[in-house]
Amino acid sequence: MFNNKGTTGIEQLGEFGLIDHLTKNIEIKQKGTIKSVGDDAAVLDFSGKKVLVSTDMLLEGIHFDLAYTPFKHLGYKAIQVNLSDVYAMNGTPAQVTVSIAVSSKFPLEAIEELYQGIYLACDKYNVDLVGGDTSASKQGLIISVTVLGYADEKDIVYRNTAQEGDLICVSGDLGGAYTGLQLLEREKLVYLENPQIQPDLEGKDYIIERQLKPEARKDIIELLKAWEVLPTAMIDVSDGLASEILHICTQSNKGCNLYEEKIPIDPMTYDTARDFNLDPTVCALSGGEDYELLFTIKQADYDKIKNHPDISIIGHITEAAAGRNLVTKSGMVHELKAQGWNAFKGPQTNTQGAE
Ligand SMILES: Nc1ncnc2c1ncn2[C@@H]1O[C@H](COP(=O)(O)OP(=O)(O)O)[C@@H](O)[C@H]1O
Ligand SMILES: Cc1ncc(C[n+]2csc(CCOP(=O)(O)OP(=O)(O)O)c2C)c(N)n1
Ligand SMILES: [Mg+2]
Repeated sequence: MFNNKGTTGIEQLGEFGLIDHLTKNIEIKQKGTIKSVGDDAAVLDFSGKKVLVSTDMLLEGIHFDLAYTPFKHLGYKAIQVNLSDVYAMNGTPAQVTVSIAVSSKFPLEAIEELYQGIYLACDKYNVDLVGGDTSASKQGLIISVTVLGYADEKDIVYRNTAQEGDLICVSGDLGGAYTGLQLLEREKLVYLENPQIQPDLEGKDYIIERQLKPEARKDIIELLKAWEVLPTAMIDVSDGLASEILHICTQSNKGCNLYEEKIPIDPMTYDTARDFNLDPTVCALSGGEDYELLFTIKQADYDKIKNHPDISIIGHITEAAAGRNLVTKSGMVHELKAQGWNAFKGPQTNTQGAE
């Protein structure tokens, strides 16, 4: 599996030395970043815009497994999952804070790689790292990121504003991160049984990347803006399509019809799910970690988005009394259940679908 090896002990640097080592090369990108790392608080200027704040943490053993997660990917992902929340509000992320709790068993080189991933994501998405906190951990590694972003008030898209008749759209494809995780978990077990055997992930790059290196959909937000389509409601897909559409319906007090045949699933996801005896639709509905955008639009905007290969129209919003339904490929109607990924439940529960 992957090596996260190195030789330099963190204790040689100490807390302040480590912080300095990790942050000394920061170059500010945002004009709204007045004071970055180094004082009691960062100072930010949003010049009359509304400020968006969101936070998500990643815990070793719950959100990631270091047996198959390179530190650089982990840092990159920790930033992406946070940026995704700002895009889901139709905003622009501008700054992040990153807090880490690290066991002193980790070599400095591992933390450097983690920060390489963090800085790579920050550079690519034009975001400043402006602060954080560093602690020792006696348990596993914890990474907590807070993102700050901005938007004009008129552009902000909430979860609770979907209207009857709106079309339900999703970007990209779903279920890939989950099937990628199944592959990584399988290869980990093989490796543990026989460390001589090399992981067999040949030809599975796409879904492995979906799990280890997700990309927040900044491009979709830019497209919608260019086409002058303001979604009526939006959420990012972190816990699975079923859970997210139910959030929109519940908060908007509406129902929905989702069509199984319209749910975008990459062929590699489909085949891998089948290899694992999993229903590909269930992977899309309940797998999670796709970090795609799920949004509703007015029917009048249909012509503007209908030909885009990376946006699928998968259903429509109904009145609340009509219920929240999945129409299967065979035309059966099932009630959608909130079977999204849940950190408090075991893996068994997480593989159940809408049926
Ligand atoms: N421990 C907490 N204390 C206060 N608010 C929380 C806490 N955990 C989650 N929230 C809030 O609950 C809402 C839903 O959280 P979550 O399901 O994690 O959203 P997301 O999937 O966008 O990360 C968000 O507004 C979040 O800020
Ligand atoms: C070791 C390991 N276990 C489980 C998963 C699956 N997993 C981790 S986070 C997640 C969903 C999103 O996590 P959450 O903390 O609920 O994010 P939020 O909804 O708050 O954005 C899933 C499906 C994983 N990637 N790695
Ligand atoms: Mg969260």
